[in-house]
Amino acid sequence: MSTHVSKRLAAGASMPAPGDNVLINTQEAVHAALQRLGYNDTIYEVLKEPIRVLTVRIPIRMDNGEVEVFTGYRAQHNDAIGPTKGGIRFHPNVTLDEVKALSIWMSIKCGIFNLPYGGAKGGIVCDPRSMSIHEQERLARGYVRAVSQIVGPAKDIPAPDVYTNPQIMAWMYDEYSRIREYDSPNFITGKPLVLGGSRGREQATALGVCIAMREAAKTRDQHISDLRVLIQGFGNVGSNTARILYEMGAKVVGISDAAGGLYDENGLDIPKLLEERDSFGMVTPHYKNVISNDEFLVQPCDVLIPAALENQITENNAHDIQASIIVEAANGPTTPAADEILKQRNILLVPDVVANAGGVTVSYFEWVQNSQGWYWTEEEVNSRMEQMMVESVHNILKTARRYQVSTRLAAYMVGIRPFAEAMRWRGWV
Ligand SMILES: NC(=O)C1=CN([C@@H]2O[C@H](COP(=O)(O)OP(=O)(O)OC[C@H]3O[C@@H](n4cnc5c(N)ncnc54)[C@H](O)[C@@H]3O)[C@@H](O)[C@H]2O)C=CC1
Ligand SMILES: O=C(O)CCC(=O)C(=O)O
Repeated sequence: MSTHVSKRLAAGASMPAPGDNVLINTQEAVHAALQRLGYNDTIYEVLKEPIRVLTVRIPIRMDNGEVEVFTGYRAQHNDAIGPTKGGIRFHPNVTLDEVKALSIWMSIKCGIFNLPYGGAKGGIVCDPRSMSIHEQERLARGYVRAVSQIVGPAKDIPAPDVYTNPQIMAWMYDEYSRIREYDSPNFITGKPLVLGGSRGREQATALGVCIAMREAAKTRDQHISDLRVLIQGFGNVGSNTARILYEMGAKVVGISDAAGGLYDENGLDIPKLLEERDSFGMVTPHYKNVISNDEFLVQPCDVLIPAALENQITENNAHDIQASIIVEAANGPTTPAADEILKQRNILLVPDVVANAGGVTVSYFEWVQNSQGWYWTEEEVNSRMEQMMVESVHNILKTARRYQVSTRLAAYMVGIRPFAEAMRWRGWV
């Protein structure tokens, strides 16, 4: 067992509880969607797992001179439509099943938004919060060297996810360009602006979440400025969502991070919290009146926006959630058992594969801009993304009504269909 794994077990990392395995849950959702659309089980056989998964072991010399060996993954779900695309996560609890599920969710998002990609995802089992900047750089570069044969601008295009950021994208871009011996900005998205990043990418996921929330609220005759919002997670997505909603006039009554949450029924001082937040999305250590994450999720509000990790809304808290609208900014925050409860309670759910797809949509714009060497204004980026988000949210709500299914199943139906059709045209199934 590597030093790294033993540290992780010592830190109390746990196995998923039965029913919380995100891969099994995702496979069931894909199966249900394909069945509802009338596709046969051969198509499911192909789509239930990624077509390609690479597990890598990355030896890194740490600052103390010792070598630590990290495990990383890259899962590519399906490339019938085009190259695959999706973020890279640095987190101590990354598992292969999680990365596979995340790659399937990426496909569904690309299908809903008509992006010319299939889904992919990468992850490294590590805790960047306890690594120096130099160790993070060596790990980022080591990962690119390890997966370089299966990634590339026309194969698989990575991007940021939990605990990765434009700096890590920049090192990865640099490493890939050195390996290929030509400059390859379209290998990776979410880069700093000066290295070919797109205007608007940093806040794109959050802006998309806010647009999705606005559109969902409209269907219940509510306006953003009437709504009290609770946001779990204060990283890239959570903090930008809080900022944009605050600027749009919503009352952000709660925010949380990995250490707990802050709640104020009169609304929090979001600009102050944004100033205090660190690069890993932590802000609550500055405060004394911190509530636990379990208490946080059931505080009074109109809209709940989970923007942290998977399996946060479960059968244990779904009955007590007070929101009437949930907009899933995180990937996979709700378990299937909780989904059922939310549906029975008539809570309007905007699923992750729609709500957080503003990020990959603007990543697509970044890849297009890099390929053309022609850069767009922020207004162009935002308005194109907004149009696609508005259409996608209403398409999912309309599909749910038409087929009398949950919004989650409707989203899977819309998102998986292009893959089934592309595979048929190619003669794979
Ligand atoms: N960054 C992006 O463009 C996209 C991100 N997402 C998803 O959004 C979610 C958040 O991602 P980012 O904001 O990029 O990550 P990040 O690394 O910037 O921030 C993560 C935040 O979650 C908090 N957190 C961690 N564990 C927590 C826990 N147990 N309870 C409450 N908070 C906790 C952290 O303290 C931090 O505030 C993830 O599910 C990610 O997959 C989805 C689409 C695109
Ligand atoms: O920007 C991208 O390409 C992917 C973002 C991502 O990882 C996600 O949507 O979960």
